[in-house]
Amino acid sequence: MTEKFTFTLHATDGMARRGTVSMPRGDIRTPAFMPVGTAGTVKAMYPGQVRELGSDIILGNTYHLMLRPGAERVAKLGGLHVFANWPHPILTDSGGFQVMSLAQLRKLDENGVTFQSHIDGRRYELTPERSIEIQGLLDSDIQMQLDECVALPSSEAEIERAMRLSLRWAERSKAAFGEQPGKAVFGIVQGGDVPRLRIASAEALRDMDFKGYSIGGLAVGEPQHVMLEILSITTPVLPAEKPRYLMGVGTPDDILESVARGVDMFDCVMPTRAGRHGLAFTRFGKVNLKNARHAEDHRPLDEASDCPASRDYSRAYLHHLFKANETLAAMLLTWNNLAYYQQLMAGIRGAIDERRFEDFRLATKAGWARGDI
Ligand SMILES: O=c1[nH]cnc2cc3nc(NCc4cccs4)[nH]c3cc12
Repeated sequence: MTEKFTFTLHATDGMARRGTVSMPRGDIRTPAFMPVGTAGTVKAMYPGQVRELGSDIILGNTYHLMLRPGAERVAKLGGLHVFANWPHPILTDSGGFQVMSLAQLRKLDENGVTFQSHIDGRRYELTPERSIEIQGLLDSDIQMQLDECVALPSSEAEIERAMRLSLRWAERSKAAFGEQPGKAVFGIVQGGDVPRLRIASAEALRDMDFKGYSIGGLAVGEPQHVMLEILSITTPVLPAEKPRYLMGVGTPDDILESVARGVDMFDCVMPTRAGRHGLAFTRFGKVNLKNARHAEDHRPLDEASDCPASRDYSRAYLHHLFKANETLAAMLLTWNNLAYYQQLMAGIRGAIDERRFEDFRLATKAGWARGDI
């Protein structure tokens, strides 16, 4: 076990990287997928299940936890790892992104954001300093700077304003974080879909010497090719010896293509949220289990999978559970989807280790295209 935060690169294959983030609470094998545990739970899953299917780290949302049960209360109860019975690494976001998408009556200025809770209307203020304080009260292992993410499309002037504000907030977040050897604060690259602004943001953050770097401002509705073009411009500017985390991404295809452009860490609500709505991710592509064509299909989702949810239940049964709105429906499909995502990540890591990532990428996409045999 280590008392420090370190990132070790084991292999590269093109721009794809195979590494390990080592922290006191455990190692994170990269490329890594982080299941989203918004309110301190990966919805419909037990923590042990999340771990068993290969997750080294989960994400907690600062916005939700600061509103309910409250950061000070989580601290009083021993921090998020004790509270949620997840003794492994946790990454938290700053809360800023969700204020802008969930809160009411929000106001953003140089100092931070003020807003009203969507739960009970109480007023809150998030500054770079308060966000880091909250993430510390949660005992988060990897913390995010407060930033401003602009929706795309936006004017270049608007994108530049938000990018430069985020750089000033990066300085304040890093100062507030101070020196915490076993933990890390990440800077977040902004700059929208404007290459010169992305490069300026990445260069400025590199010079601030963060332990890791998030790429923000993407997966906000832009076409995949725009996201990939921005990645191709941004990752080469970031220091090779530090981890790169692409926020909010993505589908299995997004992840494959982003690993190919130098990304190490991912988080996305896709596998869990889609699972609750009947959408299964498999090696053969996506399967919508609410569709009547599954009503008498006795096959499981994937008989070759080592995940019980994928192997031991028929599509007919899963279809029935969704039609009956049964609780088990969400549980089984969330389990299948997270298992598939972690199987994909393990496949990616193995392929990079063996310098055959490009073949793996093409074969995986062919499997999805072959469809639901
Ligand atoms: O620039 C960002 N800064 C801080 N958090 C983020 C989270 C993000 N999540 C997505 N996409 C996934 C989504 C989840 C819900 C709505 S979009 N894009 C994101 C961008 C940012």
